[in-house]
Amino acid sequence: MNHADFPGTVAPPSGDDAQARLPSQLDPDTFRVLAGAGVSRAVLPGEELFRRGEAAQSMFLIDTGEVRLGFDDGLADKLLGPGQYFGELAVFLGRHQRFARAVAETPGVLYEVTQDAFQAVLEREPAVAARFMQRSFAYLVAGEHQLIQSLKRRNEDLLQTLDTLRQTRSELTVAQQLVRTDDLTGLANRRGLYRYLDELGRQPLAGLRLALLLVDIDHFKAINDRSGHLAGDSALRAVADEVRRLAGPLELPCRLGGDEFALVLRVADEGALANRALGLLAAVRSLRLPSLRGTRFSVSIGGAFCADPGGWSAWYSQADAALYEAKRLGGDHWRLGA
Ligand SMILES: Nc1nc2c(ncn2[C@@H]2O[C@H](COP(=O)(O)OP(=O)(O)OP(=O)(O)O)[C@@H](O)[C@H]2O)c(=O)[nH]1
Repeated sequence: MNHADFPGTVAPPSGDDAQARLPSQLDPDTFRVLAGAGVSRAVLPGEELFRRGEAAQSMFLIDTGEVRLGFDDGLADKLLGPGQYFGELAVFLGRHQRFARAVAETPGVLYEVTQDAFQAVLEREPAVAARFMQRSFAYLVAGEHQLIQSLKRRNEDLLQTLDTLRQTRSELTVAQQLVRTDDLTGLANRRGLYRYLDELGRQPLAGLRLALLLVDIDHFKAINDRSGHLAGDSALRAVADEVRRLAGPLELPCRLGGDEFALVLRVADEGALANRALGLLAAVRSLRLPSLRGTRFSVSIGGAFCADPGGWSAWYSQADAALYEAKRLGGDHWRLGA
């Protein structure tokens, strides 16, 4: 928008703004000369002087009363009073489209000055016309500058809001991850597991079978009692690392709680499942942790194939029964549930 057409129609000038330093009324001399070139017109409240988009042909000086300029593009209305003028681009540029709607707010008297009439002033009183043009152009520059500043500010505000939104979104993602992750090991926790199980149906199995391994550290209480809770934690982390290593891209390693881990796998058959379980038993068996002064420890594993209609609790109890069997054999064993 071009605000020169409506002096002072941008947001109220602030600080040392050039527009703010200009008096909002014309000096009496300029007013008298310009009014003398115009046609006097009495207006009533609500009377429309021009509307937005209309071809402009003249400018207006306000002798008495008030005129409201309304903009549709988010700018506040502007109320102009005696001694002020508006629509002057019409006399500088000739025909152009009005940028605002002008409506009389109160009864009053205006002077309407056409481009021809202004040309006559220019010839008759060049000093007055030049002063008026200078003032109007100063408004133009200051107004546009102010508009650019306020758009810049609005842009910055928008960028800041966007930034905050982005940050909130990433904080939310982090929070969601934290909620689904076990603090000690970084594996998924039960919530993460349930989320994974919810999404399982959407992932094709590509001819593989879904299976569950439940992994439990043997005599873990004794490890805690013998070497301390921190050493127990390091054993949990070491087993978690092995469980994580065993998991493929679409498989879920998780810690269910205490010293119990679960691994949802995709395998071709029973032989493949046995290989994975035996691999994990061997990996844990070969761990030597400084915090346990190099003493060995082991895990037991119960496995189950996840029958389609079963669901988590059915798979779990089948694998848990097999785990119980493996423990009964003295630990460091794996058993597949029937
Ligand atoms: N260090 C440590 N210990 C934990 C944590 N969570 C649970 N525990 C301990 O883990 C132990 C689990 O022991 P149990 O499940 O009873 O059995 P266990 O000693 O492993 O015996 P079996 O499973 O029969 O071989 C308990 O003593 C718990 O206090 C943890 O985050 N860190």
